[in-house]
Amino acid sequence: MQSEVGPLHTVLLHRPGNELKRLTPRNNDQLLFDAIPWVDRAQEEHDAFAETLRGRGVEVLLLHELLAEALADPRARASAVHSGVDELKVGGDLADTLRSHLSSADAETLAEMLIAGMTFEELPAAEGSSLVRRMHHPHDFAIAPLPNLLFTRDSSAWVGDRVAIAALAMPARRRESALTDLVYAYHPRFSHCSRAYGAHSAPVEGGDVLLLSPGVVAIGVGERTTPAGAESFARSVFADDLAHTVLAVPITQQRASMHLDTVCTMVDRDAVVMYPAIQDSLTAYAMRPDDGGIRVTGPSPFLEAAAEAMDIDHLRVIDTGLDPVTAEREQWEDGNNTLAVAPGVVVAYERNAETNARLEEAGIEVLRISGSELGSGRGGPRCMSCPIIREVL
Ligand SMILES: NC(=O)NCCC[C@H](N)C(=O)O
Repeated sequence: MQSEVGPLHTVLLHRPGNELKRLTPRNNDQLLFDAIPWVDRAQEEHDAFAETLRGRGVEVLLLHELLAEALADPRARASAVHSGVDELKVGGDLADTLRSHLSSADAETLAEMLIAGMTFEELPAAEGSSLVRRMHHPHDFAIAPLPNLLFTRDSSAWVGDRVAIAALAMPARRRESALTDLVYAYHPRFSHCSRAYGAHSAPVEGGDVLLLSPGVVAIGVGERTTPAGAESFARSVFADDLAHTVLAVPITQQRASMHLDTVCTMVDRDAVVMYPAIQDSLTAYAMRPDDGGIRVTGPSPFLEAAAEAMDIDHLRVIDTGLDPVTAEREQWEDGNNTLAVAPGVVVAYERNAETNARLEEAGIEVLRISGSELGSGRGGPRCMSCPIIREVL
């Protein structure tokens, strides 16, 4: 994987399931959703997203299926059971019961429990008298659900032929990495893939990682990815000879711009769509390998630093020319979060009518999907997809 726009061959998605049914007005903030999605409709929207990709010749892998298949391996089961039980939360006795309950489940049920979570009232009946169980509300989670697994972009990212498992910053998402890690470690399909950058390093999230061109990676540094995360990521890709330049791009530490891909995505070999409000202020620190270490230059304007590293005259920004209010509304609804299936062909939420119209005026083909329910988790087509193989440009 060397770019954001090479013809997309294989992508990892997660069809949302029962984990979304766990969202309530009491927990949605903590679980990083802005509303309570209508689950059946969210699934229909996701199915249509997957069909749009298949219609363009993309092989769609579904995380739940891969996880259940990987769990056929006893080592994967052991690791899954370990990652699913938080002893500090449920206490030693209940942790033992929970582990044996998970261990006795078949692979499909285990995958479901790890993704959808488990409330105290769903625990095996034998633990009825435990203090932890008695003092928790029956609807509290003994295993927290993972509604953000929908956003497969964030827990892993491919650079070249290597996959980086992300260390996710938000507590509600930390367990996602363990499941993704397990799929790559034990699913036969990935038995030959090698790792770049481990999940135990400083936080980097896939939504912050943009492969601008072969050898050039941009990493957003903000609410999720830390400067230390960007630096270790750079060290790892330099060591593996996967990049010659990594641009660390400061982004505002707020929910509207939680990842770099919420404000900027690539739509063609040399073009991005970008939230107009940041276009002139976005900067980048350039990191390059230097005598076994890393040389840092900048900050300089992002578009200039990117063009220089990509060795092109300039990185085009599609001129959306939107008024500030429309631009802010459409940025919030992931108008800039497009997924390219080929150079100049992107998947986008239909609701961002103005941004999409400007993209088309600029010659970009826009494949529209509906996302009224999917979008309640605050992520668009790029966030909901982890490309695994793209053709080399
Ligand atoms: N790359 C992305 O921007 N992913 C969207 C993640 C949304 C999720 N609800 C989160 O807050 O982490």
